[in-house]
Amino acid sequence: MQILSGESPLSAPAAPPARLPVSVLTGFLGSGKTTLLQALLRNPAMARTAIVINEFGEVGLDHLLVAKASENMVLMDSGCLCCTIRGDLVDTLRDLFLKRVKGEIPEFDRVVVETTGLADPAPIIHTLMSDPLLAARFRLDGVIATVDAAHGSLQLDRQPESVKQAAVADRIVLTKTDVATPAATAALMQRLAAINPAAPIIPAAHGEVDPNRLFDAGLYNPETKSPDVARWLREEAYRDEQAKAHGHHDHGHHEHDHDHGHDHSHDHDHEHGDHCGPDCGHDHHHDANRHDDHIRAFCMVIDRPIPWNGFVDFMEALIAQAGENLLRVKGLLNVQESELPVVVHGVQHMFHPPVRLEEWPSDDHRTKLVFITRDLGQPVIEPLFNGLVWGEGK
Ligand SMILES: Nc1nc2c(ncn2[C@@H]2O[C@H](COP(=O)(O)OP(=O)(O)OP(=O)(O)O)[C@@H](O)[C@H]2O)c(=O)[nH]1
Repeated sequence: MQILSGESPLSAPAAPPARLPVSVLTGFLGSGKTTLLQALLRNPAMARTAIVINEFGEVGLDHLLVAKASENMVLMDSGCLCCTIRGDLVDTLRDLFLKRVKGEIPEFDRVVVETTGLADPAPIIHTLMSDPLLAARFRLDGVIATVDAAHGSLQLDRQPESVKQAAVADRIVLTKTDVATPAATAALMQRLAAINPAAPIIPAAHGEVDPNRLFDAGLYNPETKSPDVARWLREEAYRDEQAKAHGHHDHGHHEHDHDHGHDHSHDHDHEHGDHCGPDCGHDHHHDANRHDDHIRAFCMVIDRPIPWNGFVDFMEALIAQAGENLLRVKGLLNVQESELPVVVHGVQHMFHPPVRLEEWPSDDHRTKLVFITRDLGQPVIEPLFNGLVWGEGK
């Protein structure tokens, strides 16, 4: 983990919020990304937005629609954005930035990158985080995923990409609610909340959504220009979802890092269809191959300040062992070396540089780490944390 190691949170300045926000718009094939984008671009609040799309798939249609809506559009001219042309994304964003500086295109203060329906959003996030020039000029604002209210359930059943898109999202737009039954919409919302407890789920018909509900999903509140950790981390959503999965019994076991041996989070490493315990939290009335059963979303709360180097060791070990399955990690850390809190944020193998905040967001000074993972539960992660951070079990 090249980014976290060697960086002490004591020397890391708070990241300036001045960089241009980039939102990644993802969602399964035909789930309504273009329709959403079209509707958004009709909104005057979106006038200063550059759109990056690619020509993969429904080429002419996407091109035509976006070209009509935005002058400062850059069309990617080859292949799939995520897998084969990340370099193009770097070039495209650099080019956009340069043209903006030179006055060759209208000023813009936001970028939306639309992915193809089968795309994995993680490589795009990586591109934004890892290219030094891009990282200096752009920042990830958030991932917006469209999920089709009418067909989303089937897609989640059958398409692991659609589960991953929903799992890594900061905002989920439930599209086509005009054609889905209220019962199907409600069931899908429940299912999405279990996959990704912290992402607000916004129902929409024909892409009509208030842009304020989709953008500015990052750490910085654009109005106050200061970090808004509670809004960004939403750790309480994970705990609510965990409580729900346990039949509303709050054992308090996620509150204490010392509470091992008391495992209620039930890491289902078995194939689905194996015998679960009576209180396993699984919904047993579903298709046997649901991909979302591989997704875990949980929060660890740690009472005492943690040694920064121990935390780095832990994250490095976790990434080395299972980085691909760490879909999203966010944390507010109380580290021994600093009175001030440190924010960390990672997607799979990549971590943002840690950010030291100038003050605690509330009186609660406990460390909070939220995880969205695939086939990697709290019973695996917690002992690794305790071993590498506290030296337990050595
Ligand atoms: N009734 C209804 N139809 C919708 C809605 N959103 C999208 N559609 C229709 O669904 C189809 C696919 O929508 P698109 O916006 O092209 O979806 P997309 O995700 O961009 O599709 P790809 O780029 O092919 O992955 C189109 O025929 C849209 O008109 C909606 O809210 N309600």
